Amino acid sequence: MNSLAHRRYLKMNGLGNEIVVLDLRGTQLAVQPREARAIAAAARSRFDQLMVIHDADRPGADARVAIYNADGSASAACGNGTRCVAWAMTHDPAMARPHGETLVLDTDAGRLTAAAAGEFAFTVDMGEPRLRWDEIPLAEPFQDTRRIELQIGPIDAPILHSPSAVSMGNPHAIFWVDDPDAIDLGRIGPLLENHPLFPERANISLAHVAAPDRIVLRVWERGAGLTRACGSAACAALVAAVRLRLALRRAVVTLPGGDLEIEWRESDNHVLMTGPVELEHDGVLAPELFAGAA
Ligand SMILES: N[C@@H](CCC[C@H](N)C(=O)O)C(=O)O
Repeated sequence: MNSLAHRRYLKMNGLGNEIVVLDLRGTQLAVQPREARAIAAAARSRFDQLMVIHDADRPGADARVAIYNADGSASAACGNGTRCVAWAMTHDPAMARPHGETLVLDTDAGRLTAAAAGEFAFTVDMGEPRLRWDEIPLAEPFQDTRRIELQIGPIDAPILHSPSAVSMGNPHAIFWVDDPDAIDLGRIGPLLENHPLFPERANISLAHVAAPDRIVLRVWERGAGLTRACGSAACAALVAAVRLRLALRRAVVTLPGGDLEIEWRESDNHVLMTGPVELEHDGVLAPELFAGAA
């Protein structure tokens, strides 16, 4: 039998970004990409991201978190999922453990911290944005990632062009548009996600700066497709807008699923994301899920 069978999970969401939280602390288990795909394919445990909590392996951390997209690929960052993990580690009767007021979580993007901002809301310190072309990464050495050369559509009337590029530990391209709803992101998203300019693929955002303190955003997520919200994309969009002098360092980012408050703090260059979480149900992973996992 698959070693993940019968393990309990939480089905949560962060602004409609569908998240499954699995706690593997106290075991040596790790999730394989095919297992992540099998969990995502089941209606009850459907997810955009699977957040797996492991025992901390570095001093000072409460846990290590591994992140998988619905297609089984790994991501180093997931803002909405990190808030869900923070809720689970502080409120779920089986997952909560005693710890300080601030949770310390190690991810492949580095050390993050999360603190309660209400019973069902958390602020996550998402760390520093990475802005150099080879950190994002891009396939070409752009000196200025505030606007990179990329366009789709006819040369003289492109549908989208000149995105900003930012990494929040994961790669983001942000296209500036008048109306994010006017563009067929479901059709264009997969083409851009897999564009040769992004050697590790990219999360693709359409952003409109409605006011210096409000950005409207839609996101096609790498490895998950159209989602109702993406926390790291909201952080990346605010950083990109500030770099272009379009927004203030603190703004509300409105996604189809709702609002996130984002601040790019001047004092330490860190990006803070505050938003809600919701618990939908808990369940156990049925052994049948993994029968054909390939
Ligand atoms: N939903 C997430 C981002 C998840 C990872 C992304 N799809 C990637 O592969 O980089 C968020 O809230 O940040």
